[in-house]
Amino acid sequence: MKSPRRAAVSILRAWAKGHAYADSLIERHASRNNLSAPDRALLNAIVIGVLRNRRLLDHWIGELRKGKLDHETRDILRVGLCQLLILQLPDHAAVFETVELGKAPVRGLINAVMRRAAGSRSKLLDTSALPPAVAHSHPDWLYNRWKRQFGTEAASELMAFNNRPAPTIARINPLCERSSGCESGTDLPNGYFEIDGPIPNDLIASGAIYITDPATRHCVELLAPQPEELVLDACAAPGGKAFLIAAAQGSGEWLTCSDSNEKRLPRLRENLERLHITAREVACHDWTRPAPERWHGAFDAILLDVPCSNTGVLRRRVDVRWRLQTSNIEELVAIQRRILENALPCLKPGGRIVYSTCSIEAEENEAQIAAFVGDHPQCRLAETRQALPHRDGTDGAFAALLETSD
Ligand SMILES: C[S@@+](CC[C@H](N)C(=O)[O-])C[C@H]1O[C@@H](n2cnc3c(N)ncnc32)[C@H](O)[C@@H]1O
Repeated sequence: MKSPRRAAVSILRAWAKGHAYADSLIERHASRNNLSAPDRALLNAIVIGVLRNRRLLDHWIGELRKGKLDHETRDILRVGLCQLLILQLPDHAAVFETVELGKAPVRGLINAVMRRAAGSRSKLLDTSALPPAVAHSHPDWLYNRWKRQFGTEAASELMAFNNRPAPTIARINPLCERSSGCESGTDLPNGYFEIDGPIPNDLIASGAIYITDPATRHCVELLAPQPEELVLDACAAPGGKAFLIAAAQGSGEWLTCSDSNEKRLPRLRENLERLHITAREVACHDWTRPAPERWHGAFDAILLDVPCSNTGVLRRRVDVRWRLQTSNIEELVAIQRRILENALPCLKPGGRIVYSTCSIEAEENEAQIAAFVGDHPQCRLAETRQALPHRDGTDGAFAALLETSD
C-alpha cells in the first residue's frame, strides 16, 4: 500500500507520460491502494494542487535550485512544494514526508530545497512581480489568446478564477419523488443548490439530484423543449443535458440521445435510468457522418452539445490547460462544423437547433455560428447566451439558438 504522497508522485509520472485524465488516475490509484477517506482527500488535493499550479511550482523550483533535475525528482519537489506553499501543510510533515519519497542519492537535494522553501516562504508567495501566466500557472499561448479576446485585466482574472476550487452544485430532479425535500439555494437559479458538506450519495443514487454547474442550463433554456416535441440530444453522454431536457418536458419519452463514443453510452444509460428517465431511443452515432435515414426530418428540436476545447471549465478540468494546443482548437472547429452540417437535415420544417459548448473561444462559438448561418440561408440566429467564468462566477458556456424557416 502506498502513502497518498507516493501515490501522488506515481500519478504525476503517469499523467506526464500518457493521455489519461487526472481524475481517472486519482480514482484508480486511490482504489488500488485502498486509501482511507482522509488519505484520498489528501491525494486529490496534492494532485489537483500540483496540476493547477504546475508552472508556478516549476518557477519556485528554479529559484530554489539551479541545474537539471530528472523527471521523478522534479515531480517529488512539485508534490513537496505544493504541500508547503499551496496547501500550507505544517513544515515538518511536508519536508520529512517529501524527503522520504526520493531514492537515497537525491534525498539530500530534496531536503535542501524543501528547507530553503520553508525559510523563504513569504518571499516565494509574493507573486506580484511575476508575469501573470507564471503567477497563475497557465501556458503563454492561452494567456495571449485571452488577452486578445477579453483584454489584459480580464485574462488575468480568468486565470485566477481557474485556480480557485469549484463549488459542487446539484440540480434537483423534478422527475423523482424523493427530491421533494430538496430546496433551491438562495443565490442560485431555481432548482439548484450548493453542496458544501459531504456529498449526499443517497440523494445521487436515488436520482433525486444530479451534480452539475448552473451554466449547463443555458443551452436547454434556449432550446425550451415542450412536451410532445421530438427532441434529439446528439452528443449526449454522460447525460447532464438530457436530464435537463427530460425535466423540462416532464418525461424522457420524446427524447432521442446519441453519442459517438460507445464506451460512454453505458454511463449515459445508467444516468438516465437513475434519474427516472426512459428515453425514446439511445443510439451510437458519429455526427461527423450523415445521419441514419430514420432521423431525417424527424425532430422538432436538436441540441448539439459538441465536443470542444473545454476552456470554460478549466477550474474543474485542471489538466486541460497543459494538454490543449492551438491545433486542437482548429481540429475541433472542423468537427463541430461537420456535426452542424449533418444534424441540420434531421430537423422537421421550422425546427430549431441549439449549438452549445463549454468553450470560451470565439472560433468555437460566435465565429462558428456566424460562418454556419452565412452558408445556410434557411437558418436564422435567434439568440445567443454566454457565461464567462471571471464575469459570471460559473463555468464558461456558450449557446446559440438557430431557427429554420418552414
Ligand atoms: C460536451 S460532451 C457532452 C456532454 C453531455 N451533453 C452532457 O451534458 O452530459 C461531448 C460529447 O460528444 C461526444 N462526441 C464527440 N464527437 C462526437 C461526434 N462526432 N458525434 C457524436 N458525439 C460526439 C463525446 O463522446 C462526448 O460525450
